[in-house]
Amino acid sequence: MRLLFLFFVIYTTDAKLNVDYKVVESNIAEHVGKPYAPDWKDLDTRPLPEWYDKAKIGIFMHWGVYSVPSFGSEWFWSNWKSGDNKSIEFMNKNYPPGFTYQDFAPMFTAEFFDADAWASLFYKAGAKYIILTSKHHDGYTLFPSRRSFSWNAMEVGPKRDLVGEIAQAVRKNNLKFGVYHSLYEWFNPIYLEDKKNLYLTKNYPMTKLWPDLKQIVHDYEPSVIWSDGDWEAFDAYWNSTDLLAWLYNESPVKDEIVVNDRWGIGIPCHHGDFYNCADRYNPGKLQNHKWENAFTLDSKSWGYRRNMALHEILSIDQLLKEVVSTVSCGGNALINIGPTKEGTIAPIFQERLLTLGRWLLINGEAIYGSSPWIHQNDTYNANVWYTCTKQEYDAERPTSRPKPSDVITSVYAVFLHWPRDNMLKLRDIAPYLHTGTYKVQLLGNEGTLNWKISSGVALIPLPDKAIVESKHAWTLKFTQK
Ligand SMILES: C[C@@H]1O[C@@H](Oc2ccc([N+](=O)[O-])cc2)[C@@H](O)[C@H](O)[C@@H]1O
Repeated sequence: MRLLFLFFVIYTTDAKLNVDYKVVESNIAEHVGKPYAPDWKDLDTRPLPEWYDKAKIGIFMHWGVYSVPSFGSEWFWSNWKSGDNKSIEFMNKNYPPGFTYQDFAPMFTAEFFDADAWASLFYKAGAKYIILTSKHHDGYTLFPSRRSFSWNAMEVGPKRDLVGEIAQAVRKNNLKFGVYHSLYEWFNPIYLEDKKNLYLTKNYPMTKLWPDLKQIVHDYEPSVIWSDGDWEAFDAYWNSTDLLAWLYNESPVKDEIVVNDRWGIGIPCHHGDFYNCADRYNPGKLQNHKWENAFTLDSKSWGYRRNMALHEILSIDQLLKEVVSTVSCGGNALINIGPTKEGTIAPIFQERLLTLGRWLLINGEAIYGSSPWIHQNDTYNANVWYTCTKQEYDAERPTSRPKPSDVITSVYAVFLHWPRDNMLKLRDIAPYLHTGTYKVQLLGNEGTLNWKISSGVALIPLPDKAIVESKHAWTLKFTQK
């Protein structure tokens, strides 16, 4: 009761910055003790586990046998077999006749792989969750699948349980661990037979897919299942809703688990805890469902490419722009790197990630745990993206989810270009500043900044750039005095 009263007082005195758009109230209460039915209508009512929305930044890793040829992309095997000229030429030039994709597996040695060193890099990068390819479309598993004989990392290649080692190291650093998992396998004969039967038989999902995924869930208890490779068949073939109902109702990760939207034809962008929609999806507008922008630092490939060129790698400015615009519109940023077959992470990727991490040390309060504000991209200055923070809801009452009508404590404007005349011009914050009760701060620097309004645009003189702590992008914080 006292809390309610406090809420009321703050709400009435601090309502000016409040968002007022409609959301679907979560019906967590309704589902207490009642299992989810295996249909999308019911599965869609599950509230998003809160850790995921707060995390904002994840790191994605594409690692596997394709890291050996390390040519073209992680689609190398399929490209080669479907007649891609560059791949064929590459094989003819560099490998003896008769050399198969499987012959690459023993060369996936991972001799320099140190899970703790990777996890410490991810921690320093400011990521809060890590997604690893437990199995890509080639079917090779990075864990000892009991159904993938001599086509898993324990038996051929590293001779190690890569999923297990990374899961453990990541958790030691207090980061969440999740797995990417491809539903289909290009060349799995059991899958291909179902496909030939127009998916009227389900031998592959019954004998391979779900037993494998359940093994993963039991052995590693992932916080995310990032499903992929769904597009050749409907969810009715994959049995996606049964698996999800099991995950949500009974699995050892039922409270924590978060899944994406790639569960069959027509499902992406419509169902799932969060939506990936297309890869590198970044709509630039506020979305009404939690979403994630998955993108790669190497703009040409998710897996490692030995011949990548510097200009093909996202610059720090491009990286920050993706992160900031994504979070401003309610998304999470999932940043992909491809480790090498030796188990190293290319220094250029390390440099980008560590620069991001240093940026987040100063500007992180505008990102982690933030919410979208009323405005996203400033209508006067397109290099500016807004976020806000809201008063914490009552954690003692799990049904009191944060709502858009909650009290806003601060608004943040992240700007990606330093104005040449040291004068930042913003339109969308101006009506709020106008009331005269706002304090404006530049994150990383002491003191407050002045401002004035001219023709509806806020003019904020910035300090001399030489004394500014942040680099590459900067954040103004607006709080009521
Ligand atoms: C993360 C990526 O996911 C898939 O690629 C896709 C899947 C879906 C779309 N899509 O919906 O636009 C685009 C690329 C994979 O084929 C690819 O190798 C990588 O793992």
